[in-house]
Amino acid sequence: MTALISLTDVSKSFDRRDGSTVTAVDAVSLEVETGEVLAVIGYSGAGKSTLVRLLNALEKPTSGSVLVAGQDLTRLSEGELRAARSKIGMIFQQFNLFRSRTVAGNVAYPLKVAGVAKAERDRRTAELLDFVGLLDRAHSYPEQLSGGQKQRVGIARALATNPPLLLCDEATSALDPETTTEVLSLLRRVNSELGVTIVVITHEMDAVRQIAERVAVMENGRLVEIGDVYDVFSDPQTPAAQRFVRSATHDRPSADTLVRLRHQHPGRLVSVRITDEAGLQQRIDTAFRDTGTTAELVYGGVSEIRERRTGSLTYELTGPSVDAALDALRAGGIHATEEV
Ligand SMILES: Nc1ncnc2c1ncn2[C@@H]1O[C@H](COP(=O)(O)OP(=O)(O)OP(=O)(O)O)[C@@H](O)[C@H]1O
Repeated sequence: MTALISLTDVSKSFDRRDGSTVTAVDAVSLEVETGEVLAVIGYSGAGKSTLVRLLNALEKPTSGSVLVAGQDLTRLSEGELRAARSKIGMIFQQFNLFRSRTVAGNVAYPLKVAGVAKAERDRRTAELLDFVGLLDRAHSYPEQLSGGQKQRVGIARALATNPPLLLCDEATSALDPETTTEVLSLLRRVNSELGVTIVVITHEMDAVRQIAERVAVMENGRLVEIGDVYDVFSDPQTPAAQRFVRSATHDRPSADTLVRLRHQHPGRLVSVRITDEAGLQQRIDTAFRDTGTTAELVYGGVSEIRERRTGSLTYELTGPSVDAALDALRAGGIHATEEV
């Protein structure tokens, strides 16, 4: 695979009105392979939107280089930039459709700007509307559509000029969970059937889980962790990623929940990481049984990421040899953390 996007040591600072400087993106290096779906996550203010604006050349980096499809966006003239931007599709949280144009008019707009002849425009528009399942709404206006339909129009419009790259900035954040799933499954088709590389900016863990292969975690402008979605979500390495994953997955007790659990359960509280290893539950049970430890399940959650099991179970452990039980778990490669 070759890299469609290559960021090298990219920083972007803004001068604030009070004279201070904020580094919205701080020394980020990142490659996105052709054909992959990468999610960029992080709390509000982490620098995600600025990163996207650097990718479509709406912002120029303070330093570093931004290569998209082999072109260094930082070195292009205004005219060349316009051409480069037409090869990058973009969809937004608020859809950004033209209210005064019909669905077909919205989708055809980028083709019109690109100077495509009317007959070809009509053909391509119909093809795109068919792809997103809205051919029958071609003559409707955006205000007559649901949120999910509007985003499908947004996707059709973003794909009109056949861009190899689609950037999605919080594209499902304004949608309900069911509609989010619909839009994400359409984006998955955009990736798998049309071969479009997708970068998704989101603060929604579920969106990442449903669509991305890799995930990058941003904090304070820095890219603090990047890896396979399963690896990062099931075993985040950095404190920033751990915080984010914990707050989004709810399978480990929060500080408040722990206070309550402790009140109800005087034994030692231990959280065991659940992975998709075969026979895991049996090995956990054996470690408890062999050491005469009583294990009461008091909290937890198990779900799937990319069709692999992941989660955490919190037990109250009592008995004379709880330490031996923990040793036995850990000796078997099972990740067990005492909740303190
Ligand atoms: N044009 C600008 N001028 C000044 N500061 C900016 C500008 N754009 C972004 N910032 C600052 O840069 C930091 C990162 O902002 P950014 O919008 O990229 O974060 P984000 O992760 O996308 O957050 P959100 O999800 O809230 O949009 C913030 O501190 C923000 O205030």
